[in-house]
Amino acid sequence: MTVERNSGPLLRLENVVQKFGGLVAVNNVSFEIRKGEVKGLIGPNGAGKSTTFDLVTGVRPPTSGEIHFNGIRVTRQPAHTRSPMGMARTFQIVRLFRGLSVLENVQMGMHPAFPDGLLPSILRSAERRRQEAESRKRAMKLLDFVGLADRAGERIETLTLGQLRLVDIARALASGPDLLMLDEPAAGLNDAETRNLAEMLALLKKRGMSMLLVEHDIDFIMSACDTVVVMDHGTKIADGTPAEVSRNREVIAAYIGRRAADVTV
Ligand SMILES: Nc1ncnc2c1ncn2[C@@H]1O[C@H](COP(=O)(O)OP(=O)(O)OP(=O)(O)O)[C@@H](O)[C@H]1O
Repeated sequence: MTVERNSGPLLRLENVVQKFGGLVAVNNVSFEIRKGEVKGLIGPNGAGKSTTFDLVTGVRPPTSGEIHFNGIRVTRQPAHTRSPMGMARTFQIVRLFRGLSVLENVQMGMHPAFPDGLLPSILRSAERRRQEAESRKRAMKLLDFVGLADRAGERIETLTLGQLRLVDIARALASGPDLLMLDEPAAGLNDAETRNLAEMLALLKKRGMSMLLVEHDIDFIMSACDTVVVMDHGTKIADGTPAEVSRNREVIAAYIGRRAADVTV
């Protein structure tokens, strides 16, 4: 079998629209993420960031427009089909399994088609035991990568919010994604945890991971991302490097306003 490699952008949104009744939450938005690119999505409250993120992750299909991933049209593909295609996401309110260990939670990311159905206790056959050993090994590697290998055996509920976010990233990475989508990864983190997260994302970027980040923390976005899409009232008003968007008058007027001085780079 020949595998055709797609040389185009990894993710492409084309004239995407999302209406809720009479409200146009996302208004004709287009942007791309290239392989290895880290893209931020920012904008003031109600700008349409979460709705756009939901469209990319497949929470709901757009009213109109198209979304392509790896050259495949995914516009109307439901969320659960996207992980096997190479898309993985983290959640702002981390959705990990209470009662399971940190390691088991990471292992859950490896079974996107059966998130509830492959608990270690039912892995009885020799083949399944082999798979389980392999999955533990991979999960340990990922925990090591996010700096939490020493917590592997602990129950997930003993971790801090900052640590949970890292476990959630490890869980998302466990599926071996081409695109990692992070929903407000710095929300609720203290300064040290935010710095730790930023280092982790920088390391992932160095390894070539493509990412989409929705985040309120402007400083975090500006330092973590190669390019940033700025939305306001559902419309994309800028798309460029952090330096470019922070100089953009429309962005300053619409979004940054009085904080313009804070983000001058
Ligand atoms: N399920 C929904 N039904 C109706 N309106 C919605 C729905 N989801 C979002 N909206 C509206 O769409 C607009 C965009 O909301 P969205 O949450 O995408 O913005 P946001 O940029 O993520 O804002 P925030 O920074 O406050 O999270 C808002 O006016 C919001 O009230």
